Amino acid sequence: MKIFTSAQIRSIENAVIEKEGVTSIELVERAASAITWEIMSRWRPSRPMMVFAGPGNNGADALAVARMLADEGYTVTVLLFNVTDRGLSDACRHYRDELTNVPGVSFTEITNDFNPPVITRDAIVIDGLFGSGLKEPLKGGFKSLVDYINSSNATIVSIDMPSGMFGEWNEATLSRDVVHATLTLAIEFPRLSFFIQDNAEFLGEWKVLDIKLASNESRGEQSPYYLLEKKDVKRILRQRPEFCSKADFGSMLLVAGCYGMIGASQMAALGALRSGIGRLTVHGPRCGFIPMQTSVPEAMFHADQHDIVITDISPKHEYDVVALGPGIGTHDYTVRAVENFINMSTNPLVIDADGLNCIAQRPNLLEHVPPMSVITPHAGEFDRLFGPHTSHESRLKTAVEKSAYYSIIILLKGRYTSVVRPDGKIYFIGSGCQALATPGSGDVLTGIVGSFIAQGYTPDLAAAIGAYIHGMAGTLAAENDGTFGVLATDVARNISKAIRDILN
Ligand SMILES: NC(=O)C1=CN([C@@H]2O[C@H](COP(=O)(O)OP(=O)(O)OC[C@H]3O[C@@H](n4cnc5c(N)ncnc54)[C@H](O)[C@@H]3O)[C@@H](O)[C@H]2O)[C@H](O)CC1
Ligand SMILES: [K+]
Repeated sequence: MKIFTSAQIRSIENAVIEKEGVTSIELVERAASAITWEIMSRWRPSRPMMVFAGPGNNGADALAVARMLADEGYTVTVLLFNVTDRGLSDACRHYRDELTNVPGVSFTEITNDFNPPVITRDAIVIDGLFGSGLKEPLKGGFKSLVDYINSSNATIVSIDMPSGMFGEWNEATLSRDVVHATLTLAIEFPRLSFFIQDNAEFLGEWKVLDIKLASNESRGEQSPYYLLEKKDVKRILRQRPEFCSKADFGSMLLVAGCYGMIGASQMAALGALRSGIGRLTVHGPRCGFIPMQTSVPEAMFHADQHDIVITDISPKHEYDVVALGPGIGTHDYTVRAVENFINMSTNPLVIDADGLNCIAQRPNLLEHVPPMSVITPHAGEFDRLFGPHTSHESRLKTAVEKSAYYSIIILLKGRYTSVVRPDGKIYFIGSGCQALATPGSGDVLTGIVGSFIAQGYTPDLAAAIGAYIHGMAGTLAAENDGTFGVLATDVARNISKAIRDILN
């Protein structure tokens, strides 16, 4: 699903109004019905509804919702803030005029000062102050109003977006003058800001409501941001042909493990094997030989000359891909081996975990990472490589910049994993759940991404579908075991099931 900016959404909306002859009132009516339906499915008419409406079409949505809820027997208090010089939008004025005579609605239009009403704990606050038309961070009376709403203990439902939040970048709003919603009901499209962890506290639970706005209008519109869904992965994944052999599914060298972290080699190897790699060789220190050959007998093992750390990475054969990093540690010998190996590599690599920590000790080394390699940092590894960040938003912006500068793919792990391409495109992946926050989970992902590159997928798609399948495998594991205590090996075990579900 494409993720559009607020400006693009406005132009899609205008195109629908012009080309399809739909009026803006009709669009508000559609949005309000979907919102009302969602509210009615969650809360009974005994809950008092308190509607805060702004001067634009977000306010119009809120006023229309107020009327619909009153029709359904809810008790509704409405406060319309008509305090700016620009007055009300046409739709907002239309719904204001309509509301003044509706039984069951207590309506007040504020044009000047006002005494804030008591918001009781059982109230449902409907936040329709501002949506995609917000121009600058809130200040003055609106800022105080938002603070007042946030200080109540009521349930807060934000229409389209929490008021005060922007659809894209919110660094300037980190002062938090934004409604903290319990539930955000987005109209037709999710926004970029929904996928950035800093904003989770504003959004609460969020849901996109389909108002059949724009299937035609949005199809042609380009966007650098994309939410990867199951149907996309199904389209990208190739079924295995009936006549096939392991030679058709690529070869991978996994450089992983050191004394005390051979488990990382096991997790990554399982990730690669469960996602269909044709041939897997693991290179690790000699101490890994027995554990690897007994716990993952499907993989070959190539022993380093050193007993406990990797000191030399010189592949003895051609591999379709080399994945490097899980559990290798950052011993001087290993840092030097990683440096030598990267300097002589020309094909895309997958680099994770301690592979990245080794690079962080030789910052110039990033210049020599082959183009289209995939690096898979979590926030800590990312900051070790590129410097400290104080927000997830700034980290994502740096990822876009560094991906372009080094011509590499950056898979930044999180609730919504972001796969950033050098051309600025970002795939967001939300298939995972809390169960994936477990040791070894990232190693499994490295194995999956490497395996898909070896199987012939381009590195950007291998990273994107790899992250999706990894997330889904974690979610499937959690269906059996809950979100506490799923093991990375459980995630690996569910990879084949996730792929089967996607292909069916
Ligand atoms: N996407 C759709 O197809 C539909 C969206 N709908 C709803 O419409 C709003 C967007 O409406 P719009 O009128 O463009 O903007 P807002 O209501 O968010 O606000 C505009 C209003 O506010 C003033 N303003 C802007 N910033 C500030 C500020 N910092 N302080 C004070 N005042 C400010 C501005 O000048 C305008 O007067 C969208 O979110 C949906 O809720 C419809 O439902 C139709 C379909
Ligand atoms: K809102």
